[in-house]
Amino acid sequence: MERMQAEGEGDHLERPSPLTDKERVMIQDSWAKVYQNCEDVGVAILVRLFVNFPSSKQYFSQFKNIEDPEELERSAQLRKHAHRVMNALNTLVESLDNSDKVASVLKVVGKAHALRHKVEPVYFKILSGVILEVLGEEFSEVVTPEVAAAWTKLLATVYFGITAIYEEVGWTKLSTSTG
Ligand code: HEM
Repeated sequence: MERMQAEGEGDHLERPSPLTDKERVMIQDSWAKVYQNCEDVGVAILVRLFVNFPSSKQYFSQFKNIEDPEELERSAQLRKHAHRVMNALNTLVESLDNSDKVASVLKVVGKAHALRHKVEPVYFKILSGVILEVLGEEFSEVVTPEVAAAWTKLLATVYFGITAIYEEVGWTKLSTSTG
């Protein structure tokens, strides 16, 4: 079975330090390149998530039993979710200097996934890792180690914000913190 907790240990949910101005600029500059290929990149990220972590498909009625990557890639439900993820990321990147806006996006996304879709929060962490991996591979000329570090920080902030919302709405199965 797939391993979901790459680090092995439970989560230590510390709020990452705020992004510096330099980190914000690095994220926004690199995102501009990524977002030009929004659709392809979004689909590549989600296909990789579902191929490498098949249990993450359980929440998607239309492709939970599909294994073939090419068939996954054609799924309308997958493509729609890819679009939504990329759009939300775009809003976050555009709003890095507006913490209220960032908080409100995370609240909407966190609530929908906790209450409506009942997605285990660990999948947000797994998705963050996949995003970093795909950006690093497909945009290696812009995603230097320094840029990757800035993205790591942003995605950790997103994950922290999402788990805070999960706690706020009373999510009890914080599956990563057992043991
Ligand atoms: C940054 C991460 C993510 C963002 C921004 C995001 C965004 C969205 C948005 C905007 C929607 C539609 C809103 C709604 O239903 O109220 C949605 C639906 C959904 N999301 Fe996510 N999502 C993310 C991660 C995930 C993850 C990790 C999973 C599960 C592995 C997931 C599973 C779902 C499911 C099952 C739906 C409903 C799909 C449907 O009805 O066709 N999402 N997501």
